Amino acid sequence: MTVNPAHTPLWPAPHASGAVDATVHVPGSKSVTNRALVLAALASEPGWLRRPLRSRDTVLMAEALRAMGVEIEEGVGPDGTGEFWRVIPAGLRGPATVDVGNAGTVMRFLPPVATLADGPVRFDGDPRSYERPLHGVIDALRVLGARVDDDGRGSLPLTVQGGGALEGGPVEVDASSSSQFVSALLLSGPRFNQGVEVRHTGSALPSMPHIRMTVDMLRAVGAQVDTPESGGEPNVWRVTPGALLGRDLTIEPDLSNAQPFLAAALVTGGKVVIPDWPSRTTQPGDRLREIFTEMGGSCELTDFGLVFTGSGAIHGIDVDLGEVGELTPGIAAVAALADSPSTLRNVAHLRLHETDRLAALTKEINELGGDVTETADGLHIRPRPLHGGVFHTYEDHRMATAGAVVGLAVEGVEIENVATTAKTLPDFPDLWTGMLGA
Ligand SMILES: O=C(O)C1=C[C@@H](OP(=O)(O)O)[C@@H](O)[C@H](O)C1
Ligand SMILES: C=C(OP(=O)(O)O)C(=O)O
Repeated sequence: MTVNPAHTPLWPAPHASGAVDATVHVPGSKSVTNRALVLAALASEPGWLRRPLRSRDTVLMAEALRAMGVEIEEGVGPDGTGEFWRVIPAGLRGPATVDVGNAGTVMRFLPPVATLADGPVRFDGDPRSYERPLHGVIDALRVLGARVDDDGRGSLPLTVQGGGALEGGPVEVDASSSSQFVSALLLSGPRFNQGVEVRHTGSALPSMPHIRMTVDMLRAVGAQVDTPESGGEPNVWRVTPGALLGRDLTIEPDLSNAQPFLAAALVTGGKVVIPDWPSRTTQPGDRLREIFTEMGGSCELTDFGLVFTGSGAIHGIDVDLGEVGELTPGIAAVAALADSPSTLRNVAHLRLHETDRLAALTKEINELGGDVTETADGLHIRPRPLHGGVFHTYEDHRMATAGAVVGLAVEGVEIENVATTAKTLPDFPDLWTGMLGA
């Protein structure tokens, strides 16, 4: 958790003068877009992504696939259909170089893809990417027949010596530090000679909705996947080898990126409408309907989207966020403004996200006068009157949006490096001021 002086311009977080009342069109889901790109690249025919997220993480994914020989055309569809990416798969090539930035989805989903390239693929990224866990993917690929050259630490930078194919088969992985280890192996699994059988062996597996998203999206392109939920063994996922279909997929809005806007309705006692909120989804952000209702709001899911209304009251919450860890910063921000304490549990793995999110949230809220303590697996937040000051973001998009939520209720909050929101939501400052009618 270091502050990069190159990224310290301060953005005065707008203070809400009254209840917000806005409709916010939230761009596409990062997690869906990056899975869709990988699956389209591995398919045996071209596919389309409509309304993809265009942000640092997804552009890095697209660039990496292009570096391995996949053609990705970008354009704008007929009225109302928005931008599209057309993905034309090709035999995967090496040598290639991939910049993962600090995108968990790129650093974990692509090494298995690179085993199918016909030469070496070098992976590197931001300094923080060297600290994020990757050993589960590296060790598993070696067991499945790949050659991966790293510095022995089980992390980036590394080179996958693509051999044009991978044997695949059964493998054990401790994915307790990131569900993305499991998703990564499953996504490329249909293209391995024997498919893949992933057995999670560690303590609790976080972010299960993201694994369900992987399974759903694999099935939607024709893969056969057996899961614990479909009658298989607990903690075992099996993907049968086979060709993948090209799809025409419209990407859902990113419900985790909808979080700060919903929080704005909660914090100001206002109303925010998010068009196109899906009626059925694997995105963890869907849990916000329940969590933010318990914290004082109410919501209605209509054919148009989600209508979320704050009551003026903000209540604390005691909640297990293990399945939906990426929602923690936004919930912590609201909890710091609540009328009673909160306990956020089962998110120890957030210490290895974009930054150590538990330490960062504790430090930044406390520096504004808050009373947050880190527990072994989460945060305990006792609301206190807050004051203005600089909210550091540690190159973490969700720290920046969390700081903006606090700033709605507390005058004089300045967000350091709000541009870091470009990881998943480049339009954030404009969407935010637009919501406030500025
Ligand atoms: O697969 C995905 O798209 C994601 C899985 C989760 O990762 P972890 O299981 O590492 O928390 C989540 O936090 C991340 O934002 C996106
Ligand atoms: C943890 C996150 O991202 P990543 O995909 O880089 O793991 C996140 O977006 O909150």
